[in-house]
Amino acid sequence: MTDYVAPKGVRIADADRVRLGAHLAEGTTVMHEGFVNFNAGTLGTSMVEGRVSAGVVIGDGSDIGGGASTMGTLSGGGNVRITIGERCLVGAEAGVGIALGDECVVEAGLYVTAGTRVTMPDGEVVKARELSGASHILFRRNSVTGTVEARPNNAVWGGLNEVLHSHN
Ligand SMILES: CC(C)(COP(=O)(O)OP(=O)(O)OC[C@H]1O[C@@H](n2cnc3c(N)ncnc32)[C@H](O)[C@@H]1OP(=O)(O)O)[C@@H](O)C(=O)NCCC(=O)NCCSC(=O)CCC(=O)O
Repeated sequence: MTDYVAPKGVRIADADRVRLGAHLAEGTTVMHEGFVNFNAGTLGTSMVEGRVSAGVVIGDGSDIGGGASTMGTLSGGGNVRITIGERCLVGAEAGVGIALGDECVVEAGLYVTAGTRVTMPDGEVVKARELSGASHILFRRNSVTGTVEARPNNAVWGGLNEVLHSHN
């Protein structure tokens, strides 16, 4: 994309990682490991250290951690278009196959697919697609039981690193 347009207020560590047809809002940083496909992008200030697949939209204040995946719909049978809300954190090497609402966290290394069976705080087990778009959820894999859990995300993860965004 950067052969044709240099978006204002955006930092891209490796210009080849952003395809023509991506949309990067002012305040976005795309680090070396980050990637943004066409018809995909960001709506506000955000940190992209993972892959933003075709059709995926990242909300203001969200962080896609190193090596994280947002499941796309170009191949492989995925048919749910992923959106990430505002102030979310998708942890390093994590992945999302459902939409996230606002202020959600996905633990580093956890891939939440639409069919992942998730244990709720009251013990009920639901498929992750039923939580698609919901806000204030922490998804984690219980490291003792192996169960994927949805917990209320009360703690704010700290937000974007202001220093990293001061040069956009
Ligand atoms: C899931 C969270 C958010 C949890 O972190 P928190 O700080 O909220 O909680 P915590 O203090 O670690 O833990 C609170 C309590 O829960 C327990 N606990 C935590 N995780 C647990 C798990 N999976 N299973 C069971 N218990 C768990 C703790 O032991 C602790 O218990 P007690 O209360 O009993 O003590 C974190 O682990 C995480 O995955 N963060 C993602 C960070 C990330 O990936 N950022 C992107 C960086 S991108 C980057 O750096 C690039 C790197 C790269 O390129 O690879």
